[in-house]
Formats: sequence, structure tokens, C-alpha cells
Amino acid sequence: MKKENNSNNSSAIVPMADGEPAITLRDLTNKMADFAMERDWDQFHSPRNLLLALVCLFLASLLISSALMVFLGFFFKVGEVGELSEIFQWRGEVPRGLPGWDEKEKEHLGEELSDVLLYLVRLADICGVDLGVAALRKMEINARKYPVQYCKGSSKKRDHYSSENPTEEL
Ligand SMILES: Nc1ccn([C@H]2C[C@H](O)[C@@H](COP(=O)(O)OP(=O)(O)OP(=O)(O)O)O2)c(=O)n1
Repeated sequence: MKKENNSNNSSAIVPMADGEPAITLRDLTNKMADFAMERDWDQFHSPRNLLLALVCLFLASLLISSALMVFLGFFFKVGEVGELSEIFQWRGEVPRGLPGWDEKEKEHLGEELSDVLLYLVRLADICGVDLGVAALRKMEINARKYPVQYCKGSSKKRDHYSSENPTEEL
């Protein structure tokens, strides 16, 4: 778990020999941690809340896909995100660091998190999307969308701030 603001070192993406930026999972992890810390959002990023954010996005993507996908997704197989959710089912709020979880449970969690990540990485690859570049770009959009001065300590959605900050471009 990351506790300190790493903005001085984590944002430096080391270029590879061919000039392409080498974005590591560690870079993305640190940048997201910095993003949350700057906005005092650690308080909202509990395991349960993050999982719900993931599941809501997953269901939203099903809703905008074909009716058949919605049918399959809801009634037959929820997929890897469903398996990940199952681990947290009935546990209520889970504190950061998962105190009380044994190694086997943490290992299982690691496997299900990896399944989500690996499918995502594979999907991006076969779609021709450079996930590292796309994620960095999206983080820049997020930072513009949620300026620290408007949303520090608040979990409200962007719509709430737009009236206070009408000129902010997304
Ligand atoms: N409390 C929050 C809110 C947002 N984010 C980050 C993670 C996601 O990359 C992105 C999600 O932002 P939105 O919830 O605004 O979702 P979208 O960007 O998809 O916009 P919308 O839901 O309006 O389509 O911002 C975060 O880390 N913590």
C-alpha cells in the first residue's frame, strides 16, 4: 500500500531504447495514488468502493453493448469481474490492507484481480489500443475533470463542479 506522495519520482516515465515510453504497472499505480492523495480521496478509495466503481463501469459497458450481450452478461455469466466481486460478497466494508484475511484469501484475490487485468490487456492489444498510453491520457483527462481546488475531500461527480467551474475544458 502506498502512503506517500510520489509525484516527484513516479511521474517520470523512462523512455525505452526505441523512444517509446515504458509505462509500468508501478507507474500507473503510483500516479493513481498521487491523484487520489492530492484530492484527499483516499477516504473514498476503500476496497468496496473501488470494486463498486469497477462493477458499475462494467455494467454500464454491457448496457451500451448489444442486447444479446446484456442478456448473456446478466443471466448466464458475469465473467471475471463477477468472480472478483464474489470475494467481497457478504464481507461488508473491508479496510485497506485487508486485515484478518489469510494468505490463501489474498492469493485468491490476486488471481481474480489478475484475470481482470489480463483480459483487459489482451482486449486492448487485439483492438490495437496501447493501454499504457491510453491510461496516461485518461489520467490527464481525469485530472482536468476533477481539479484539486474544486473537489478536494469531496466524492461528488464532475457534474457537481461544472456549475462552479464552467470554463474548465475536459
Ligand atoms: N472518486 C474517484 C472518481 C474518479 N476517479 C478516476 C478513476 C477513473 O479513471 C475516472 C472515472 O471518472 P468518472 O467517475 O467521472 O467516470 P468517467 O470518466 O467514465 O465519466 P462519466 O462517468 O461521466 O462518463 O476518474 C477516481 O479515481 N476516484
